[in-house]
Amino acid sequence: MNNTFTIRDIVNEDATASVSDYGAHVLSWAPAGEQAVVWRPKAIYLKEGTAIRGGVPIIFPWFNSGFEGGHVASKTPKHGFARNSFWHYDEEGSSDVLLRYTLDSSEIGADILSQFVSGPNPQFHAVYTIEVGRELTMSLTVYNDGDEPLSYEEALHTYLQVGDAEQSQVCGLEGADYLDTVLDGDPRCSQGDEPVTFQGMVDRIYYSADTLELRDPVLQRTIIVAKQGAAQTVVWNPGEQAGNAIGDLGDGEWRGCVCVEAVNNRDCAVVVPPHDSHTLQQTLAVKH
Ligand SMILES: O=P(O)(O)OC[C@H]1O[C@H](O)[C@H](O)[C@@H](O)[C@@H]1O
Repeated sequence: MNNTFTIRDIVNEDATASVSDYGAHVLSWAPAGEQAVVWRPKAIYLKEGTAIRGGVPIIFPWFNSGFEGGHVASKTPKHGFARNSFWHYDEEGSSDVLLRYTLDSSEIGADILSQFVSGPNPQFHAVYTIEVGRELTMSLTVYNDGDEPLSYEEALHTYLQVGDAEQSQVCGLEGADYLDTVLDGDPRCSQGDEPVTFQGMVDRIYYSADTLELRDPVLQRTIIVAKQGAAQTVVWNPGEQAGNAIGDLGDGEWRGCVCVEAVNNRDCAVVVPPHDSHTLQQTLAVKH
C-alpha cells in the first residue's frame, strides 16, 4: 500500500471535486456554477490513524463504537478502520468523471478484524467508486470472499454545506421512527409532521431510506440526497457547544454543515452471504 497523503483534484465540464486516497475520502464537490455542496472545514488535518473532518468519511465496518448483542459495544477505532486506511487508487479504472478505490481485508490488522460481529477472520474486499458530475454518486460495494456470512455496519457520512445550520431544514423524514442518540438510552421516537431542524445537537438514526431535501434559505438552494442499499439515515449536527469543542474545527464552523448519512447500523447491520456482495450508494444533486 502507498502510505502517502495524495489528494486528487477532479475538474470536468460538469463539476469539480477533490478526493484523498487516505480514507478514499471525498473532500469536496461542487457542480459547475454552484458553491460547494460537499463541505470541508477551513483546515484539513492529515495524520495517519486519525479521521479527516468534513467531506464524506466512509464508516465501515462499525458505526460509532459498534453494536453487539443488542447493546452499544466498545470497538476501536471509532467508526471503523475504512476512514483511517490508505485505499488503493485504481488508475486504470478511473477517469476525470469516475474514481475507483479498493481495500482488502488482508491489509487490516488481526486485532482490528477480530472485532467483527460475524467472526474474527473475515475475508472481504471493498470497491468504492465516486462519479463526479452534476450529480455526485458514491458507491461502496463489499464482497464477502469468505465461506461464512459477513456482518458489518456502514455509512457514507456526508457533510453538506449550508449557509447556517440553524436555518436549515431536512424534509422527507416526516412520520419516520428514529433513535435519538442525544438522549440517555437512545429512545425510539417518531418524527412529527415537521421537517428536522437544528437548534442544539441533533444526532438521530432514522428508520427511513427515502430521498430527502436539505432546504437552505441562506444559500437559496436545496440539496437532494438519494440513497440505495441503506435501511437508515443518520442526521447529525453537533450544535454550538459541542461543535466549538471539536478540535479540528474552528469556532463557529459547525454552523456551515449538516450531515445526512446513508446508513446500515445496529438492528439494520448488513449480512452478506458467502461469495456475495452488498452495495451502499448515495447520490447528491442541487435544485433551486
Ligand atoms: O467525530 P466523528 O468521529 O467523525 O463522529 C461524528 C458523528 O458521526 C455520526 O454522525 C454519529 O451519529 C455521531 O454520533 C458522531 O458524533
